[in-house]
Amino acid sequence: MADKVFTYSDVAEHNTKKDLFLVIHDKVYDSTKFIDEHPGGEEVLLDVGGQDATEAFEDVGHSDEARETLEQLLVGTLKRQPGDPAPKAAPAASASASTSSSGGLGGALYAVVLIGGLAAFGAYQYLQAQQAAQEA
Ligand code: HEM
Repeated sequence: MADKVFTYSDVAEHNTKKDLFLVIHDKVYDSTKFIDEHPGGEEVLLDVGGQDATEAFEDVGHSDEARETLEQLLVGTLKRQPGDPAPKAAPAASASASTSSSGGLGGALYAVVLIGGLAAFGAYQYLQAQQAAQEA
């Protein structure tokens, strides 16, 4: 059972509360029995029912225990076909893209704060100098 091969359209048919498949890292999980037990609620599972839930699952940072539960739900593997949605969260590409973009944003924010601080310091120095000149 666990080595059955599903296409994306096979999986897409299982998108209801009574029959719910999820794709995570190109493995197919029958989450129907688990839906009522999910600590994160049924809504989030239904949202990604019959679809690739890799990104949603990984974004939450599920525990090892959650991953073990997942193994018990395994029913097969996904066979991607031309035209299927691309794998979500392809580890190398998206991970490096997101780190570099957040790194870039962090760097820009840092620069703005630094330049703002320098400008404020410069203005303060200028005012002090002017005040000193007036007093003299
Ligand atoms: C069949 C796949 C899934 C399994 C077996 C699973 C299992 C679990 C488990 C055991 C927890 C408790 C915390 C932990 O151990 O990490 C949890 C929490 C959670 N899960 Fe999932 N999960 C699955 C899919 C998803 C998906 C697709 C989402 C989509 C967003 C999701 C969202 C959450 C959230 C938000 C929590 C946190 C709940 C809280 O702490 O209040 N889960 N899940």
